[in-house]
Amino acid sequence: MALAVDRHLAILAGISLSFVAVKALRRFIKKRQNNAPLPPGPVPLPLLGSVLSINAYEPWPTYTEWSAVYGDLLFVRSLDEEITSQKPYWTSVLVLTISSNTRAVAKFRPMQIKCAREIIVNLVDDPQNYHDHFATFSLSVVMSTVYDYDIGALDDPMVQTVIKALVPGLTVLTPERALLLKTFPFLLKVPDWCWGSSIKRSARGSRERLNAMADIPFRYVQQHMADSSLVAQSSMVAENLRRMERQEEAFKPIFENALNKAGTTAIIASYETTAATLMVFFLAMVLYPEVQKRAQAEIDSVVGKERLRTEHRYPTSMQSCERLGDGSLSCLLAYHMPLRVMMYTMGISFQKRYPDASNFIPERFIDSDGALTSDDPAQYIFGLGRRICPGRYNADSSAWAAIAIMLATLDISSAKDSQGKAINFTPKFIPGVVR
Ligand code: HEM
Repeated sequence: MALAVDRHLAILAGISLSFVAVKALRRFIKKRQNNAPLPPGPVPLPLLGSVLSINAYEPWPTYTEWSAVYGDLLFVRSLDEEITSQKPYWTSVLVLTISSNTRAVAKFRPMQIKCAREIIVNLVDDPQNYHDHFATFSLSVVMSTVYDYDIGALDDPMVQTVIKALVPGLTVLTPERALLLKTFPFLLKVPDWCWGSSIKRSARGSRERLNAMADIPFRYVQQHMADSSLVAQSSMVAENLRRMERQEEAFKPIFENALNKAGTTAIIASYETTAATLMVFFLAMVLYPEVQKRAQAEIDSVVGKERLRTEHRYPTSMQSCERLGDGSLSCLLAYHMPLRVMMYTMGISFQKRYPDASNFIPERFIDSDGALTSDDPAQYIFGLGRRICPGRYNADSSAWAAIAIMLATLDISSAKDSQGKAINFTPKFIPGVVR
């Protein structure tokens, strides 16, 4: 009997021991896995991490120095690691709601061409304020896509609401400044008279203007949908409001709020990016007149001088981002990557891909047979992975329409003085979400 009990005990003990051993082994393996080293990087200060080493207005020299010392993949610690590892929830809603593929974008093409033609009219009437015309173009395209709102004129009240909300905010809202606010949220609470309160005051004003910018066009769509005499709208907001009708009542307010914010995100994300692209295009045309002539000659040879083509075939060589040529992301596997991965686009283009990157050399992208090479910057300038820019096809196609139509109809050159001599200028870039 005693022998039997002992045997039972031994079996039980054996099972328990095996259980403990398996658990320990699992923990050991997990620990080993988590013990993979972090990528190299600057030594962080206690509590602050490396946040003070980054100049919020001009962060890239620091990134460039770090990459020279630590290599292509580096780890930077900041105080609020947990928070910054996530983008706000509501931006991700847009990924679901903008149909981001080339076929979906085709339906917007006639609208993009119409908006591009308006740039020409505006530029001919008022060449000095070219930036305003690019901003109007970028807003016309996105307001039409998101709200089906047709911008009438430069002083359109809806445009004014958006510009009032965006312009003061965007010049101060760099990702590094946003990080500063998240890291030191008390900056939003300091009294108005206190040093450092300007950031809070500008944030407060921005919030009110941003709310107006979100609500006014959103209500416009709702009102137009309620008016059954109007043709069904196909904007992002209208399509999703229709989809919302099939949802349970309890979810509707949450969904509506998210959709409202997603609309604003699209405006913010497209306004400066598209306008900045066209500004840089103008700069390149003024600084490189011989490139402009070649581009015009090519357009003339395809469409002739007499007509403006409305149906166009633009190269859509955008491919999956995983095909990024320099393979820099494959090395992530060797490291423990606990947090968010930021891609340093300027480093990829300036340091890795293009020698003499500050010079505008379109031939970089053309092979000896005159065809486009497979090197398409659209593979990485719109980000990578799940949070890649959902407006990328729209952006690519609208910038193409604007650039092709401007080249086909205008000569772009420096302003002239009273003697007809070109005025010299030094190009200057300003900080913001896009520089
Ligand atoms: C030349 C124009 C544009 C450029 C260069 C550009 C570039 C980018 C980049 C680099 C990101 C960040 C991706 C990442 O974090 O990995 C982004 C995000 C985003 N873009 Fe664009 N973009 C442009 C135009 C547009 C347009 C026209 C729209 C909307 C119609 C748009 C909507 C968005 C949104 C909503 C996000 C946030 C996505 C998310 O966080 O999930 N963008 N864009």
